[in-house]
Amino acid sequence: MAIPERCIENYKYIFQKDLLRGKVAFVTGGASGICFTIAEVLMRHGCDTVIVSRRQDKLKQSADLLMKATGRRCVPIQMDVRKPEQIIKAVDDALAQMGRIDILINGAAGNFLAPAASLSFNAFKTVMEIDAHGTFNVSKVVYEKYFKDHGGMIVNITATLQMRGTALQTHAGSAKAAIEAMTKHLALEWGPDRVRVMCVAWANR
Ligand SMILES: CC/C=C\C/C=C\C/C=C\C/C=C\C/C=C\C/C=C\C=C\C(=O)SCCNC(=O)CCNC(=O)[C@H](O)C(C)(C)COP(=O)(O)OP(=O)(O)OC[C@H]1O[C@@H](n2cnc3c(N)ncnc32)[C@H](O)[C@@H]1OP(=O)(O)O
Ligand SMILES: NC(=O)C1=CN([C@@H]2O[C@H](COP(=O)(O)OP(=O)(O)OC[C@H]3O[C@@H](n4cnc5c(N)ncnc54)[C@H](OP(=O)(O)O)[C@@H]3O)[C@@H](O)[C@H]2O)C=CC1
Repeated sequence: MAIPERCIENYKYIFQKDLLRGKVAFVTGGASGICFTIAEVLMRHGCDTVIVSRRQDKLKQSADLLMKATGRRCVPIQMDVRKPEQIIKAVDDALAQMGRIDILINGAAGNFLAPAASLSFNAFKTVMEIDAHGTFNVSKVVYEKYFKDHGGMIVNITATLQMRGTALQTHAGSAKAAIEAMTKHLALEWGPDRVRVMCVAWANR
């Protein structure tokens, strides 16, 4: 069994407690790390969530922890962001269970430290596919199936390592830079449909 994530102790509210009541967020990578905490904070403000990633046991464990800590609903759905047919099934499943999606958090990512010269072709491709293609794949499916007709918000999680160049991070920095460009293109094209698209650049921790 995976090591459990931890919820925030003594959570302090900055925003109104019920700010997101009635809303639903679809959070890729939401079973662990930063996106687990993003899901938790959304839920503490009344939002229900769908968390998606590849490891079913981890998803179930994290969904149970989130529901216990916040009293909100969290549906875990297994899905690989590189596989369009799995995304379509997951979004259909999420809409069937929740009835709506208001917020998409694109947080799923893959990374490791490796010098560019020793990255295999497949290693570079893998990180590009999880981070950049994955962000596009999930955004496209959620847009087509729901946001196009109802509006919504897409938050893409990027990083700071691509801003100036970082050793051992050519693959991840390239992928995050692609996501930042993609964010602007999608914001421009989907804005008229009331879809807000933005990115949050997380600093290393
Ligand atoms: C997370 C960064 C790592 C450690 C950070 C530690 C210390 C920080 C110290 C200093 C800071 C310096 C720089 C900043 C660094 C990071 C912070 C900034 C941004 C962080 C961004 C993040 O995204 S964090 C999220 C990390 N989480 C994950 O990666 C979880 C999911 N990960 C995975 O699933 C795998 O790790 C995967 C990404 C490899 C994908 O798995 P899978 O699809 O199963 O792919 P594989 O078949 O296993 O591998 C595909 C090809 O990649 C090659 N590979 C795999 N690992 C390595 C490696 N460590 N080095 C080189 N190459 C690697 C693998 O061999 C395959 O290629 P082939 O050619 O052999 O087929
Ligand atoms: N940690 C840091 O210092 C920084 C992180 N970031 C960004 O923040 C976000 C979260 O990172 P962090 O919390 O550190 O990392 P985690 O490893 O905890 O989170 C990554 C998540 O993505 C999921 N994931 C990976 N590959 C896939 C895939 N192919 N399909 C679906 N889900 C996948 C993983 O689950 P599973 O393996 O079960 O699929 C995991 O839950 C990422 O976008 C990362 O790039 C940005 C800057 C710094």
